[in-house]
Amino acid sequence: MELTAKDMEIRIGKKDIVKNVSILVKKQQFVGLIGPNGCGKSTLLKSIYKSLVPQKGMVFLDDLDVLKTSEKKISQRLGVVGQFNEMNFDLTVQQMVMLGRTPHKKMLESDKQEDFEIVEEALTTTNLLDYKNRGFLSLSGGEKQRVILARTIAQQPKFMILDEPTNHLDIRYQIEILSCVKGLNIGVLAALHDLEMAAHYCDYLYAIKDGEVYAHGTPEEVLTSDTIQALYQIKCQTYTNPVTNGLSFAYGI
Ligand SMILES: Nc1ncnc2c1ncn2[C@@H]1O[C@H](COP(=O)(O)OP(=O)(O)OP(=O)(O)O)[C@@H](O)[C@H]1O
Repeated sequence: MELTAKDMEIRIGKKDIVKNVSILVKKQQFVGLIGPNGCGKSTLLKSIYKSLVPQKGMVFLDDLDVLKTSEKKISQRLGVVGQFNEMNFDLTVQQMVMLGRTPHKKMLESDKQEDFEIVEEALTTTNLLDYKNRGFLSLSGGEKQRVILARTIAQQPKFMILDEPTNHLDIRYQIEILSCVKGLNIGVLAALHDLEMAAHYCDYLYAIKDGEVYAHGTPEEVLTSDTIQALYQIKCQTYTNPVTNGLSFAYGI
């Protein structure tokens, strides 16, 4: 699915948080949102996945007008991995991941064999099979993050939005999660802080500064020393990592 967010404007109180931002994610593209803390990435994502109503703007998933469509219909297509995933009641990991099947069920419909198979597969993909019967609340931050991803995978979305999905994760799981999301071969829009990960996994990037698109293009086009310096107010030199051959960065204040 293709995602188009056009002319998005979000004001909270008297502050303009997102100013006239347009984003396009083509079919099966992995698009990253980068930018400093507080620049408006989460706010923009929330307005795209309907957790926040924008003052202005349109959001389409292919021909579907997201802002005018019911939650249920949207969640049959769109999966979201948000930044904070705390909850107060304890479900097992399997029950949590089963919640991903809810948008595909009628009211009070029970779990079918197919649902259990899909959940099992999502647990396998996220390396969580051994945690199946553990209480969600007993898990570490990184394990919880993986459960939320498994729940989103079980939802079988055609498009995924992730807000800093690798928060809490050690390097191995950062790589595993991003590889796993990339391997789904669906359109993805993800806010990412790690620029090397963004360079490696993203097909296209939008750099946000003060609520506006400061630059957009391929990682090579966007992740230049000048842009990174302007975005984060730091010194930065880019280089090709001799081991990975990927884009790398040396930072300083
Ligand atoms: N409910 C709110 N009330 C007041 N200000 C808010 C609210 N939500 C967000 N903001 C402000 O909007 C700005 C953008 O926040 P947002 O969370 O979108 O940034 P971000 O780019 O995702 O940052 P981070 O990288 O730290 O997650 C911040 O200055 C934040 O304090």
